[in-house]
Amino acid sequence: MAADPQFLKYVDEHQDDYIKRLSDAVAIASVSGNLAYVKDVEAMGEYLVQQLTALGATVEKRPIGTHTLEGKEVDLPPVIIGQVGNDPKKKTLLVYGHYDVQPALKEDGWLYPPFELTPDPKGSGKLYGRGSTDDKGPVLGWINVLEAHKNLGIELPVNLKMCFEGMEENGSVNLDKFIESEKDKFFSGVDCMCISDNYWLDTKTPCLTYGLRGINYYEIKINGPDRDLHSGVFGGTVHEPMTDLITLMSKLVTGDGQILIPGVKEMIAPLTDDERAKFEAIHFAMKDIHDAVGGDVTIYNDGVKTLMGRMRNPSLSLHGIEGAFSAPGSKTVIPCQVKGKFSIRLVPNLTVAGVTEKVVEYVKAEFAKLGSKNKLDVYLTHGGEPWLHYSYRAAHKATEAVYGQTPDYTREGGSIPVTLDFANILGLNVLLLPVGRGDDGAHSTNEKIDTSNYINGTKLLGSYMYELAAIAKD
Ligand SMILES: NCC(=O)N[C@@H](Cc1c[nH]cn1)C(=O)O
Ligand SMILES: [Zn+2]
Ligand SMILES: [Zn+2]
Repeated sequence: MAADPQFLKYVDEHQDDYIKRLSDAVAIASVSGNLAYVKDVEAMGEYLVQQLTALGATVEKRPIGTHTLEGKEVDLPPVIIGQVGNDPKKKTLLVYGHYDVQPALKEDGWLYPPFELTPDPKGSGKLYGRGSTDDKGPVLGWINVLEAHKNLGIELPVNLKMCFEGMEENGSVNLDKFIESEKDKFFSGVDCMCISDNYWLDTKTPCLTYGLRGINYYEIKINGPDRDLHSGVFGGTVHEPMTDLITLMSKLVTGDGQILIPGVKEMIAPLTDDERAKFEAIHFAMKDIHDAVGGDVTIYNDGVKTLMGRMRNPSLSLHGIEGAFSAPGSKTVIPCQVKGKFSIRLVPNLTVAGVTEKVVEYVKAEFAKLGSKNKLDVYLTHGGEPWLHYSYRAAHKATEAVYGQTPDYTREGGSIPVTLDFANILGLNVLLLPVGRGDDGAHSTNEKIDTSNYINGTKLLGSYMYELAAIAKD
């Protein structure tokens, strides 16, 4: 069943209102996992509550416990749950999204202030701002759909349940417990689920995503002297924590992406012919990735190898060092305690526990070889398993209706670990339906969403609801 034409027309006619809504949301700097932004994350949750309530949804803000930030115990951002419709004759669709964002500072290299949605002055339609594509744009896409239906006086073709969290960028702490505890309450009666929190592969081809890599995030902590030291006075006399840490971090991965931790490669599921064929069928040119990263810095020159590097193989990335001197200037300090941060993206059959065992064993063995008198700690901060699923008839039809194109079937290199919790705990068929493009720069500087993706994305989410309502259950 095609979407109601009045709905599609309404979306086209209200683009400016929708952009204003995105602008209001981007202005709330809801950076999770950072004490300085706790109030902003809370404000963003409240913003969603206000918006949904005004559109007639039944909304609740649910506390899910506390966590420690910079030594202080604070409330976790609440989960916002909402519902529109409760008709037993209709299917029930659950949508999930997150209202927290990654950190962003203008001085990181943003063209415009990251928390002010800024249209490209050259008129390309790009809307720059932190969270524009990850994940405020897609979340607001659902709110736009609700607004259109309410103002047109059209009933939704499905019952809609919504679950929005504020900790996705920091491991979705306690969300699994919340899903478990609400399994037979808020989440009961859900037929299927849609998550829009990833991206097309290129800038032209809409896609449906049937796989996600998992993620294990680690810290290596080295403690040395009990205070920072002068390198002229103490250099050459003490074991330096940074030296130990850099040595260890240099032993995790090669420059061409090979993971050096013994036992990890051996756990990867063998590639099947069917899997290879799916990668070969994807519309993808090396130019797409060169444009998305801003230059030819790819490990492979081959498209299928590049796609498999992102979707089918594990990868290890070094993210940063806490405690190291990083400001401009030439401070001659020996930092006394440093924490190296890295993560491993997981693919079938790597597990959070299996990989952690190998990582901890290896880092400890390498540290022992250094003969350092400093203290080592290596631990997982958060983990999420990989996920695969393949059956998306309603979304396929909706994509063809909105974009006039057959979608690519992709797997995502990024991770949305809670997908697996929803699928396993609620026994659901989860659809990943991206809204943004491959060059949106999520987590990067100058994150953007194209106006056409935001507006067509709103139509896509709405059209998916109509196709879902009409399709026979599996
Ligand atoms: N759009 C999904 C996304 O960005 N997910 C994050 C999840 C994460 C896990 N730990 C920190 N962030 C990702 O990096 O893939
Ligand atoms: Zn996201
Ligand atoms: Zn993200």
